[in-house]
Amino acid sequence: MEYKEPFGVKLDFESGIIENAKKLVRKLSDMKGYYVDEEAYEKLLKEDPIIYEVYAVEQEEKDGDLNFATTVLYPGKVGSEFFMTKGHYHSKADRAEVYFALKGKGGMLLQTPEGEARWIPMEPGTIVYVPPYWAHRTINTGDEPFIFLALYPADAGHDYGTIKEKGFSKIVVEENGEVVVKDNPKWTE
Ligand SMILES: O=P(O)(O)OC[C@H]1O[C@](O)(CO)[C@@H](O)[C@@H]1O
Ligand SMILES: [Fe+2]
Repeated sequence: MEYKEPFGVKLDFESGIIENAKKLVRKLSDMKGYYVDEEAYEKLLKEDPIIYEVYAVEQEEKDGDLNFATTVLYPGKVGSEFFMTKGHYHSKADRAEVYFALKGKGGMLLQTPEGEARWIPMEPGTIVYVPPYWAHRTINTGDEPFIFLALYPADAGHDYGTIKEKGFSKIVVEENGEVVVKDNPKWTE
């Protein structure tokens, strides 16, 4: 039997950076069609801000192994809609995931394939269990970077297609200084 080598890596709680991790950057231009207010999207595209960065430590896509990644999700809004991750189902849809909030303020929007949605607020110390089959997207509702760690099966994979096409049934916006979760006007079953 060939055993993999165990290892420890350092996560910097301030920056969210995991040493030697693979870095992925998502800018606004990578998220066309994701935000409801297209006019606000086009306007902000001139600056093309970084929406989030991911620091991932991933293994081969094998049953039984685990990946982990931090995400640094920046504060901001497109129109009234808070900056968010793309969101995805898992390619192997029955794979679960755990998120652990480290810094800042935000939450997770989850959704079943039938469009049943849940909003779970997150602050440092919040652990979120993402059950099998639920799509998940994180959202920064604060004014500093929202940083969290995710742990997920190495063979889970990312299915971005469905969310890219249809979005979530709910959106998270600021209304009169309040965080409001409301129906997505563009949602169709
Ligand atoms: O993959 P998305 O939807 O862009 O969101 C980024 C975060 O989600 C993960 O894909 C895990 O679910 C991580 O790689 C990262 O923490
Ligand atoms: Fe995931």
